[in-house]
Amino acid sequence: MPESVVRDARRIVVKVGSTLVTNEGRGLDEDAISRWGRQIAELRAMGKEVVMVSSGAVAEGMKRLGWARRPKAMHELQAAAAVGQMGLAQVYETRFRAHGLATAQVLLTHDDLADRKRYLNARSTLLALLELGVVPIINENDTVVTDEIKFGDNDTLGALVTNLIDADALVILTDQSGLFTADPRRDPQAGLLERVVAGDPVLETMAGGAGSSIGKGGMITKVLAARRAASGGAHTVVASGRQPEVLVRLARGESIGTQFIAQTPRLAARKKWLADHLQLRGSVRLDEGAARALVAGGRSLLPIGVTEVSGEFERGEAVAIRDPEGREIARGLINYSSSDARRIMRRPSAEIETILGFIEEPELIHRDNLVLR
Ligand SMILES: Nc1ncnc2c1ncn2[C@@H]1O[C@H](COP(=O)(O)OP(=O)(O)O)[C@@H](O)[C@H]1O
Ligand SMILES: N[C@@H](CCC(=O)OP(=O)(O)O)C(=O)O
Repeated sequence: MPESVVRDARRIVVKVGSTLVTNEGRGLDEDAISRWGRQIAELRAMGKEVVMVSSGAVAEGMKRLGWARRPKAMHELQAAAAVGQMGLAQVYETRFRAHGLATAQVLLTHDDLADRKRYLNARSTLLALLELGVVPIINENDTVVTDEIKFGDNDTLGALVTNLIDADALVILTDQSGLFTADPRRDPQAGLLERVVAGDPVLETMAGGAGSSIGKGGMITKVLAARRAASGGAHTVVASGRQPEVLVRLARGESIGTQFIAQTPRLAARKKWLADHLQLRGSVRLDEGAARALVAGGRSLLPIGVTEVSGEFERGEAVAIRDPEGREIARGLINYSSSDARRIMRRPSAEIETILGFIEEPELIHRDNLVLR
């Protein structure tokens, strides 16, 4: 169990709510965005990787369109989001650049994470951006979503992104100091909880009721997001975005807001998820050396160690991994379709691009996406 969730984390997702981003609907809070940029630059200097999930598109769009009340009709919400997202992207880009940070806009829908292939694509793109030192700024792709493919709120999106990129911690910045025993707007006696077990059902009863009229989620979606992040092994902090230097102080180990502690270690949680969700679509057979590297060395599977590919499958689907005698030694999510895998098997990863004309990953199956039997 970590002493300090953010200090001990290497990869962090920071989610900021509409209330903060748009100054309670008054318009984009450029100074706040600038302060987050400066702090994220400092976190990066401490060796941490940061991804942001930012709300505020609808609220900012409403402001720009002169609408006083949040519209109910889907197309109006979507129109507002389209207008507001332009402002968000512009301000993040200019304000973060002033602190030496490059940013990238990433808009996701639920389908992007539910579909295996798109899930892997979203994952590789985000990891590539981090590798390049860019800060991804993520929001829901509100303009194209329908009810069925909506995350619905960005707390949920933050948790899904946390699991998608195997982040160690999710930091949710909001307008309250953290999770209180009851809604502090309604109950002045409510007390702040400093450290709780993520997923504890009693927390859900404390966080009842919707949030502000500006945002979407309220505290309940934050409690549920912490539970979801914990199922992937990540811890969550809910803290006030108005606390000076909140991100830097958290990263230095200060206890601010509410820490939601995950009970399962991250890798174990991911592997459990994999083991529970795998529907096998085919198999690959390995040579002696590759089988040893996987079982004894804990390595990824490279195409060079594969001697046979059976079945028809797409990138992102699950396959059985067999030793030279045909015994199943592991299962995993494969980075290449069966036809591509057949073309690159027995070949060094450096040749993948020449053979296929493109390269997804140097590994056929990454060890994080693989469970030994
Ligand atoms: N137990 C609780 N502790 C803290 N805040 C709560 C609680 N229950 C409800 N809330 C409400 O949740 C609101 C935060 O949600 P929301 O307005 O959606 O924020 P954001 O825009 O940051 O996502 C708070 O302003 C508060 O009124
Ligand atoms: N995608 C929406 C996010 C809505 C939302 O979840 O808001 P919040 O509860 O403030 O995080 C937007 O940008 O307006």
